[in-house]
Amino acid sequence: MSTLLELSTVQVVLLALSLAIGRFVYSYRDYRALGTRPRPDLVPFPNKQTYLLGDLLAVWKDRKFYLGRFWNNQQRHAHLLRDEKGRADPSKAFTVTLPGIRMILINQAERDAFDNYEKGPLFRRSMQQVLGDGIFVVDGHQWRYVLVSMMPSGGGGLTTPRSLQRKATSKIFTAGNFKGIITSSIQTQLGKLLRVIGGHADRHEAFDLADLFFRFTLDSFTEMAFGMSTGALDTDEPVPFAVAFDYAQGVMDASPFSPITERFNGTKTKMDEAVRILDEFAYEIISQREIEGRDGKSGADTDLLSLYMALRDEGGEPLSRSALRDALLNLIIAGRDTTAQGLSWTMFRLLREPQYFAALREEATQLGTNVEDVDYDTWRNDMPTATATFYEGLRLHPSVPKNAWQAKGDDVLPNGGPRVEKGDLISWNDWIRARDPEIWGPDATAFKPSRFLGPDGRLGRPDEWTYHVFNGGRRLCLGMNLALFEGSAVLAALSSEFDWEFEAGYLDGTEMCEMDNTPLYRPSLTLPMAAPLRVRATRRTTA
Ligand code: HEM
Repeated sequence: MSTLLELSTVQVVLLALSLAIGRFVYSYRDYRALGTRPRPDLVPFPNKQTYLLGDLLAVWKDRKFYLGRFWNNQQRHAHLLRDEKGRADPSKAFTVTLPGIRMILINQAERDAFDNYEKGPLFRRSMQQVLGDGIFVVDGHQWRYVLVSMMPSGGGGLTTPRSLQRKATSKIFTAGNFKGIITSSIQTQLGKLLRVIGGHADRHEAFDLADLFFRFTLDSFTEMAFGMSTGALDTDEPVPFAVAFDYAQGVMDASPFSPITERFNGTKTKMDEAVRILDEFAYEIISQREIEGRDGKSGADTDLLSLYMALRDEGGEPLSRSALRDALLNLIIAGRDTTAQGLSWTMFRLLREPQYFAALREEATQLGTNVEDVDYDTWRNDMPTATATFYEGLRLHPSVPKNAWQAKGDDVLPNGGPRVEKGDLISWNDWIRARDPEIWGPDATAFKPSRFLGPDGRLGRPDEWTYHVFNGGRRLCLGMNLALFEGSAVLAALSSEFDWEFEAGYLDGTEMCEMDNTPLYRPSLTLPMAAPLRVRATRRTTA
């Protein structure tokens, strides 16, 4: 005591500071990232953690292989999640920390626990510049409002979000719209796609099928949304709208790093420019439509924009220009890449196992209609093989391979855990779940469309939590049927019109995912192939 009294003020301050630093340093001895709380009940993901940075550097280093490596690590270290008798312990889960963020990796999405989870401020912050207040980004009341506003009836009489979403799905993507706007856009653009591929076939030249699929879905979605395609299929040149979209998506996916990196690498300027191009495209069409509307020229129900423009809120007001822009860009971003990528992966699988083309061709010949003219009813009733094939491509290569939602409050996930604290992100990975034999059986990693067909050849799909490619529950994908219709129509048409092979040297020259022997994906919110899908098509002489 007397020694302490003899210390000068400076010495006391220094001592206090050293103790505080010591305490701080000691408190992060578990190598979690700065700004996260200790969680000894969770198992650090078998990564190399860095002091105060947690998993940041490891995640950055592995970003090219994030799906495969996660899968491999999870498999190799699954014993860490079991109890001493070797039984799975549901209260345990792997966890990853990045500065300010704790992620808990779960094997099952938000079933039964939806109300406590939302996209959250983190997701919103990184997406809002592009997606505005669109349905993809917002939560709670705003999400319900967006859903209600998407419903021509205004959602009257509906009380629970579950029923709102069902109702919204059935209103925006009505059978009437499927038979009108949606079918005609898909048929027009499918006809163009077949002509472009036919041109390559006639010139005996190889081409990038993945790029063509991006152009095709961009044109079909912009035509559906705005009544005007970007003309991407009419040229081999990059389309500014598509380039801007791709760029924005890449930046949004890297969002945990962007606050740091954008200061140094010019990302912010490029992102601002990308958003400017997207805005310009949307607002020009909206302005044009407003003028036409005033002149009495705009016909209702000719595209999704006209449907949105006809909506009125409770006060009788139409959607604002920015709400219109957000609604349509959200639909395009939700539907364009997801569908195109699903088609690329499915075609890759078919090209590698061409025996599956036979059943697709047989089904197409039974349709009794030109494959370009497949309509919604034909798809629903007569195309189980094409649909099962698309299901299977999407199962193994889900277009939204990983996802994360933020906890609004403390929680314990269903069936005994793990425990979640307010602000934690729960993160699941459908790419990994597709390869899990406990979910899909011993042949989980095999491409096998027949797993979705019953003995009578009828289509059957497990519940939305097992087949989770389109999410589930209240935030089930709104465009699921649209995507399945479009994808199945394309697979049927491409199979029946052409014979397919990889360009010579493609398989040997393409970097493959080390765990899966399929082409490497590019880090993104969705699942683009990292390299072009180089193929050759030959016109089929027999149907
Ligand atoms: C193969 C194609 C598709 C796949 C795999 C897919 C998958 C998904 C997934 C996983 C979600 C949940 C995303 C999240 O939690 O953030 C979602 C949401 C959504 N999807 Fe799709 N999607 C596809 C195509 C489409 C299409 C064609 C459209 C419409 C044009 C569409 C519209 C939406 C919308 C509006 C949401 C947000 C729903 C909400 O938050 O309430 N999707 N989709």
